[in-house]
Amino acid sequence: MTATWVPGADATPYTVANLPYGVFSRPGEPARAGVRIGDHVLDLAPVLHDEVFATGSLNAFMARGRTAWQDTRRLLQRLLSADAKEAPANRAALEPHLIPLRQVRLHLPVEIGDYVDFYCSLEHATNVGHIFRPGGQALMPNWRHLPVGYHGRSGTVVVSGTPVIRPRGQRVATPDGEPVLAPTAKLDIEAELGFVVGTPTRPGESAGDFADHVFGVTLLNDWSARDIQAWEYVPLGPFLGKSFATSVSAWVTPLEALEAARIPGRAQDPEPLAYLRRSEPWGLDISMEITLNGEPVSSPPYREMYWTPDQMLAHLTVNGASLRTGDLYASGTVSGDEPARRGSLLEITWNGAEPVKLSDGQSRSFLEDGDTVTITATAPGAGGTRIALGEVTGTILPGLA
Ligand SMILES: O=C(O)/C=C/C(=O)CC(=O)CC(=O)O
Ligand SMILES: [Ca+2]
Ligand SMILES: [Mg+2]
Repeated sequence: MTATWVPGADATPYTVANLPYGVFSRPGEPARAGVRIGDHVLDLAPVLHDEVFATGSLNAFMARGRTAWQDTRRLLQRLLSADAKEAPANRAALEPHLIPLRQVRLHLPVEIGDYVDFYCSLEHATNVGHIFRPGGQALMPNWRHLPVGYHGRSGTVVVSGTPVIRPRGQRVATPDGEPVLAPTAKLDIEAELGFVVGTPTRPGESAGDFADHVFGVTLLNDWSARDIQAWEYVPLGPFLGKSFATSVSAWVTPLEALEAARIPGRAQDPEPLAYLRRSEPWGLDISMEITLNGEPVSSPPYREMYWTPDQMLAHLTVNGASLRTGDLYASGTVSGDEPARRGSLLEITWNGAEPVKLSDGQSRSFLEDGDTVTITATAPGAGGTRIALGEVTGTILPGLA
């Protein structure tokens, strides 16, 4: 792997093999795009002499398409390399634009267009089916034929670190089955990956190559109020139980940084329709980690997802619906086959029956006010390295009574 001249960076999972994009500002200055290298952010507009990076979101850059993404990444890798013979000159030119992360505020990196959430984990869908529809069929007959999804609320997608206000809504709390309006008593998380669309499509055109359209990956927490969700979701699916907040990481990892993480998707039976058949390996060997108030509670394995992100994109556009730059689609909760690998408290605690024990003697079935949940992830990077995908974190605040 190419070493970098940026102090300390090669000892972090943010080497030149990674280079995620984000949007940052220093106090009193406008928000602009940067790449993370070690514990610094490189201010791109002055370094690349390109105002596309000074617009306050990544959208205009993402709209340029894959060749521009590749060219920019290669150029940045060269400029940051310690091995290039121009390294001393590059260092002198770039160092004034290298800002310690502790001096910056990180913003929502993308102006989100539409937000779609899928349901791609076989284990998650099976668990939720058992919990929400006891005695019924866990997996609906469509599940193995298409990646099930719904349109979420893009206006409430927030950047990591934004507090999450406990939602209230209709929920059934009494044995008589009558609803009340009350704060959720079952506030939960869903550990997911989000895929950010760069290149749009026209109406009536289905998306071609996944890597031509998807710019990169975020970590995503689809906060969920299980009591509101369980009462409202029939028959149209998730609504107010999920629309109050969805958090994403401040860093978008470009697809190219995940080249070494690509694996064949899981075997699919039955074979799906032709438009969903996979021609390239787009399973991703990404290991996720969930902490609750700093304590590890689960390690969801993205590699075990049933539907892959190229299949999600193919399905999203098969009806001719167009894509816009900034559209975000999420994988659905990432759950493995045992409690310590599940991506939601609903599953980890089996709807509260088996609370999580914390080291201070407390336990949790669902989230309490003041709780902080953080999701991180790592993946194989180029040259045998490991790269990190930032973090998505949020603390629960009390809400409307
Ligand atoms: O009704 C159900 O089976 C469950 C629906 C969801 O929880 C939707 C969702 O957010 C999907 C996911 O994250 O996998
Ligand atoms: Ca979800
Ligand atoms: Mg949500």
